[in-house]
Amino acid sequence: MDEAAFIAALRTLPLHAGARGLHDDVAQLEVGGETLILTHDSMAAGTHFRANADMADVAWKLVASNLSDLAAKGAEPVGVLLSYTLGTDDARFLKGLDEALTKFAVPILGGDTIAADGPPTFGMTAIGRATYTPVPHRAGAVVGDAIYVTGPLGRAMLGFEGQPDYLAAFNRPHPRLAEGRALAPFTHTMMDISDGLLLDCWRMAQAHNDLTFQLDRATIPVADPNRLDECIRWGEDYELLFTCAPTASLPVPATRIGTVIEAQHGLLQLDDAVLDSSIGLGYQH
Ligand SMILES: Nc1ncnc2c1ncn2[C@@H]1O[C@H](COP(=O)(O)OP(=O)(O)OP(=O)(O)O)[C@@H](O)[C@H]1O
Ligand SMILES: Cc1ncc(C[n+]2csc(CCOP(=O)(O)O)c2C)c(N)n1
Ligand SMILES: [Mg+2]
Repeated sequence: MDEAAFIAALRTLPLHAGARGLHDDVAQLEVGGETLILTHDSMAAGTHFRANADMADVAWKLVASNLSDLAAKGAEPVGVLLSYTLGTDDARFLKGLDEALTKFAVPILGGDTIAADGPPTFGMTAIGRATYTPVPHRAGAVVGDAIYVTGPLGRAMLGFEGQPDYLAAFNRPHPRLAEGRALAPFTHTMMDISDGLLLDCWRMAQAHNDLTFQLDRATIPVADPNRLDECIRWGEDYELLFTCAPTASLPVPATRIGTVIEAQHGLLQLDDAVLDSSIGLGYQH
């Protein structure tokens, strides 16, 4: 089974109404007049970081990737729970964890610590508080919406390859918390881009009925225009992808990359090319 098949199978099991059908970045829970936002992400050696990676960077990215899902819903972080496997460089992990928690002003709520054989896997649950309701969804776009992205794509890929200017983009990404919060009232849909623009935009389109997301290739901001196809597929840039009314006056910088139109041949179009399968659009486990 691959990731998509497993999540599809989970959707047939008992789901909480706040799980949004497992078609979103987060779950939403109404408690005592507050709207809590919950998300969980994991990182495994060999898959998400190299075996010789600085564990401080790994800890930072574990925090950042979780907070990015909160950012995509305009939520402010409340706290995190950490699942930790002992034995790599625990002191460096703690250092990077401290730096990220301090930088993004989020405290630890708890977690669990184990020892295990084999490559380590780390997990984190982040809990946030919605700053704006209705909480931005992956569905909600209407015909005529403009499609936007908050920043250039491909920076993490170049950093992974070792390009000095982009090392920090890969090792120490910054979740767009302030941007997500500012944008939430303006958006019809919003998500973060963790698995590549094309795949995540395809997923956003899939959350709708009878709409095509049409992207204009020449307008997509990328770190290396000579490698645009890779930059829009690689992932880990943690920029925000959103749609809003084309007339909206946005509170933060973002680049318009397309338009939502009535369903044509497929869910996603890149110029005239119909991308109607998620295969090859981005990173899938
Ligand atoms: N093992 C699992 N158990 C329960 N729900 C899951 C599991 N794996 C994924 N999901 C749910 O499936 C949906 C899509 O998950 P996905 O991991 O694609 O979102 P994401 O966290 O935004 O992306 P990424 O993992 O790339 O950061 C979410 O609602 C998520 O909670
Ligand atoms: C050693 C190593 N090899 C490859 C990659 C690239 N990579 C791994 S997972 C992922 C998408 C996000 O994952 P998820 O959907 O699980 O959040 C990407 C782009 C990496 N980071 N490290
Ligand atoms: Mg996400």
